[in-house]
Amino acid sequence: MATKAQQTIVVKLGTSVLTGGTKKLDRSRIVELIRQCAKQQALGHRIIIVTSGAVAAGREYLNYPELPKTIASKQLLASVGQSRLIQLWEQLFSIYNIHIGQMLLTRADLEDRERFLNAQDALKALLDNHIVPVINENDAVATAEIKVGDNDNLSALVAILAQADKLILLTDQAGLYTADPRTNPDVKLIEEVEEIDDALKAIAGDSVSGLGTGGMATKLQAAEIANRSGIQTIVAAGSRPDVISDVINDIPVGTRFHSKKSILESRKQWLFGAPPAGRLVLDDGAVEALLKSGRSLLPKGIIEVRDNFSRGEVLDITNKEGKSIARGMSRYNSDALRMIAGHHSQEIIHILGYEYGAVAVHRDDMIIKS
Ligand SMILES: Nc1ncnc2c1ncn2[C@@H]1O[C@H](COP(=O)(O)OP(=O)(O)O)[C@@H](O)[C@H]1O
Ligand SMILES: N[C@@H](CCC(=O)OP(=O)(O)O)C(=O)O
Repeated sequence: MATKAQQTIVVKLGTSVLTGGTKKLDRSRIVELIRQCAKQQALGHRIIIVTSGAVAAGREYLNYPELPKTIASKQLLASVGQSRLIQLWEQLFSIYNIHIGQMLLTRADLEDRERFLNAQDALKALLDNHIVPVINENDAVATAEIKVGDNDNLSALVAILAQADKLILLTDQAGLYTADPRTNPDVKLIEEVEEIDDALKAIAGDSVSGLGTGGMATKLQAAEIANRSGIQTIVAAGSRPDVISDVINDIPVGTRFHSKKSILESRKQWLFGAPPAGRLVLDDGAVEALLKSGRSLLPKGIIEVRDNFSRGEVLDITNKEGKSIARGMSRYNSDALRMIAGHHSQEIIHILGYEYGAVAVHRDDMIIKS
């Protein structure tokens, strides 16, 4: 397949990369990775950073010698460290005149459809304005029930949120080996993975450095989640020169986990996988805009809103005669849609007192029935 000219890429940097295996953040490594990101952004790619390192930054700042043992001490270090970490990203990105925007997420933010959409809108707003999102887990508030727990899994969820083309997991190893290279001298790098099966999971061990969380095991989980959504995942060494540009240009690097499904197929499965929560009936103009011009659905073209649903739920979209023509995810809840149906998008703010954008269902969140 030809390399896409403008890609959305999630780059996850593990503590192992950010510290170079030391007790401190390694500024020269971070600035080198930022240089690579800046270069790719200038070429038109959209870069999203998922950064670990808050705990490491807290340890460095407070001169805390021990690895944190209790959840409370980890949260303490993360909360002190996160502000140091984000300051560092801001300072170093400013060398390239690039602004950053911090997003701290938990699992609860990504599992709830409405909060997922809010996070997606924020992410999109940052990217549209050439601001690099710098994301970490909100460790200070994350309890067992709501936390993702490791940034490998978090980065896969962020890749889905961003509808990314690729997820790059940068770590202290060149990729996935046939066994942990720290404890086995005789290992081989696995360059291509077509299927993540139990045999593969058995060779991906935990982190032994004490710095990272989850080791290769969580990187495999991340690849599995991202692959299911049609997103290719690459595990590679953060220290490899020009690693980000090589991944973007499809030059073989580290371990590449191929996705069997295309992004379109996975979206189709999601939209058609469950019964719709409601129905929108459209006028002829809107039907034509969707079917012939490939447009998003504007509230103006909606003549009826059936059932009650929340923002983010999947709806059936029909013509006046009741024939189903598409499925799509609603940007507004049913009450709001009833109020703005038939109105111009500029009126949304006056009618509702707020707005989530001009469209009722975005083209990217819609599949036309064939
Ligand atoms: N099969 C394997 N191939 C490569 N690394 C492995 C494997 N199994 C376990 N690991 C461990 O995973 C570590 C990387 O994960 P981790 O320590 O969590 O780093 P990060 O901070 O980058 O997430 C490696 O240093 C290595 O010890
Ligand atoms: N959120 C934590 C990192 C958790 C984590 O998964 O670490 P890592 O395995 O180094 O990517 C922090 O900022 O310290």
